[in-house]
Amino acid sequence: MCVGLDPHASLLADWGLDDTPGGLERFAGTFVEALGGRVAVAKPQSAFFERHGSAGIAVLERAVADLRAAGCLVLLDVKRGDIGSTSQAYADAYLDQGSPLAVDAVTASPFLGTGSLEPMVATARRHGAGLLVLALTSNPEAPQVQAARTTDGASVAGAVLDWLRGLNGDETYGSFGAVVGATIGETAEDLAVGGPLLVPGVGAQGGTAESVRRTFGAVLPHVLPSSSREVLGAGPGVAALRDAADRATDAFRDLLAPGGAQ
Ligand SMILES: O=C(O)c1cc(=O)[nH]c(=O)n1[C@@H]1O[C@H](COP(=O)(O)O)[C@@H](O)[C@H]1O
Repeated sequence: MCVGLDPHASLLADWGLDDTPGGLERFAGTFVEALGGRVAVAKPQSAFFERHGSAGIAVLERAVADLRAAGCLVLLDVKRGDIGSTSQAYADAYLDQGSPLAVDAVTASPFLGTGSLEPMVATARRHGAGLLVLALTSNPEAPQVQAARTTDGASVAGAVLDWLRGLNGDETYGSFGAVVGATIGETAEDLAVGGPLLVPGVGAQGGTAESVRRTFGAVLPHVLPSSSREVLGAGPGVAALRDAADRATDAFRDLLAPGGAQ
């Protein structure tokens, strides 16, 4: 299970915290205490830290370091993507393990062309990091772009999935995964990319273990379900957060266990 660290202003208020860097720090600290080392992957959403300016980024830096020290893989949700030379700077910022904001993996946007992400791929390979690339996102507007056809007739999403398959080569669990929403319903796209499938949209956006089973079928062993508000809404108590994360994990345990796909 991946649990998102998404400190919405409304959640800060629900937890009795101010919408300030100080409130953010308390929120992140409670998340680390409750879930650090307890969930496989933690996914901080950068936007909720950026909205507090440099003080918010400092809180993010500390949370990332604390989560990694506690034994979680940290997937930073930044959805970056730009022309190649700028992609290299994003790679330096997040995937170079000497950077102050180094993480295990980031989300990346391929919509400037998959080739524009090559510097991020090369840096990830050099540092043993990973990329989770948007393919079929959970938002209702997504098909406008992702279902559009490329000049060779494939869908945009299909072209992204093909590119990822090529990057992973013969690996069963390669470092280059796709982001596919828990809410997309059935798809004709081939989701077997030889890497992880980050599946956000569980809980608050309506995705369930059953919807995930229907969408992913044979590739269920590659699914990493992700939930943010559904778990965070149980806070601020540490025990209640742990219970909520355990419940979310349990909902997927049978489905994703070896043989559970049948
Ligand atoms: O890349 C993502 O994580 C992502 C992709 C996507 O297709 N849909 C999606 O909701 N997300 C992120 O996943 C989180 C979902 O949060 P909840 O709806 O609260 O579980 C947010 O941080 C979104 O930015």
